[in-house]
Amino acid sequence: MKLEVDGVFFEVNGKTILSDIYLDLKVGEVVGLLGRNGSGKTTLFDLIFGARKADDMSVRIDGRPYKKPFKNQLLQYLPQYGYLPNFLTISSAFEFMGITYKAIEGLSDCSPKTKIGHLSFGQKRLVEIQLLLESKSTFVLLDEPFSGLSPLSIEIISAKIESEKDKKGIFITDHMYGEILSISDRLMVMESGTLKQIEKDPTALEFAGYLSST
Ligand SMILES: Nc1ncnc2c1ncn2[C@@H]1O[C@H](COP(=O)(O)OP(=O)(O)OP(=O)(O)O)[C@@H](O)[C@H]1O
Repeated sequence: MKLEVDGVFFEVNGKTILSDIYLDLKVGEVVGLLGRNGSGKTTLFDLIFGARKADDMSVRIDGRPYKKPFKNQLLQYLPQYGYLPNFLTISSAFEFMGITYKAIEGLSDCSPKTKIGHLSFGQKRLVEIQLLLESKSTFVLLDEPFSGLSPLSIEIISAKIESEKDKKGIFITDHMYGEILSISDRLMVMESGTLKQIEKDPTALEFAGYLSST
């Protein structure tokens, strides 16, 4: 299956934030997105998911247009600031997502009855990411999944992405660019409000203005 996004146009108070964007994402691949602070990565994720409304945009899956692909369990989104309500327990969060409970990796000292609101930021993130990767959704958007995670938790999540990607298409952004380079099959950079595909190496990132040249 293939998700395609194009014709994106989004402005705020007369200032163009995103324009001329084309993205395709196939099941079986991880596409990494890098870009400077404020370049528009979160805005693009919000628009694709439907959390914010674009001035213009087309989202298609296998050529069929979708206004709200999350409604058909085709698309899930990890927003930067999380999505699980604090009153849920870990086990009821599985129910909330329509999946059978199983232990969360990296969360050894919590029971299924522990409330989401009683977890640390990183622990909550571990639950939220693993739930999305276990979900039936074909496409997953991950906004800064590694932010706030310890090195061991980053290893757990990277391994999980690797093991789930044959069933999903994953679009991921994070400023831990070393991780993004190693888990992505393709790399995009957001620059001047548009997306460009670039080579997966630091020189290309310097050239794109994301890394400073040494
Ligand atoms: N509602 C809004 N009002 C004003 N400006 C906005 C609004 N939403 C987004 N912007 C602007 O859009 C630009 C893109 O923001 P966005 O959060 O998408 O960037 P980002 O690439 O995700 O940044 P970061 O890496 O820091 O998370 C920023 O310049 C931001 O100020």
